[in-house]
Amino acid sequence: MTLDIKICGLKTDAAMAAALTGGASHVGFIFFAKSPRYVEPAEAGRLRQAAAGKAKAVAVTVDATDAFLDEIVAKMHPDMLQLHGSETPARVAELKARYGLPVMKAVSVSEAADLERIKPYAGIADRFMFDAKPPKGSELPGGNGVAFDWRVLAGLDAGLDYMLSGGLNAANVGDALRLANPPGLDISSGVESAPGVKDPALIEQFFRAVRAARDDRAA
Ligand SMILES: O=C(O)c1ccccc1N[C@@H]1O[C@H](COP(=O)(O)O)[C@@H](O)[C@H]1O
Repeated sequence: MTLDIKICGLKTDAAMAAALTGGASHVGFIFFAKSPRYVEPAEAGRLRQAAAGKAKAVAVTVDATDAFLDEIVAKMHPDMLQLHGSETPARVAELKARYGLPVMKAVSVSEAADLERIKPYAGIADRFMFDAKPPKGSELPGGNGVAFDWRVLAGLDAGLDYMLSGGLNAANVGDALRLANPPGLDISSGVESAPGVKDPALIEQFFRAVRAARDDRAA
């Protein structure tokens, strides 16, 4: 089975190069002003050029207005939108029609019952992202470096397309793969030396850990 890997919150050429060298299938840019990973749409448009033909460029937004999304799409040219706020199924459908882009809808999870929340998005969202609920007091809906109990994903329909996200790092990704066997992984804080500062060495280490875990499982 192929495993997609999204390195999210890229802001520098060095981090982009490390993500692509490692074999990222997706690279993500954060368009949420309160995030330490925020990047201007035009700068994301410049950075994403390195990924052309190698990885899909994902625009991460949180309940964004049409005007802001218009700017992002015009300047960054994303391959996919990640909606990480409380966008309704109707809003997801509207944005898919407006931009003609696939949409990944983020859903925050702490227990199995939370997975029921994907039902109204069936046939609308192209893919889901299961992320941990933000800790109390956090201003960020994602990118908090906290994990949820990945075992709750084990019972999902085998054909469901999603990315497991939240608190991943080189030390725990093997557990995530073993417990949930997800079709995709998404990581941000776990490859940073400080909030918003990607560390190319940690990115390389993460890919190495993924390969080692997959080799172990294949053996
Ligand atoms: O990363 C952010 O700052 C962010 C801001 C607003 C919405 C989503 C955000 N991040 C998403 O959350 C995942 C998980 O992050 P982490 O690995 O737990 O730090 C990240 O990959 C983004 O998809």
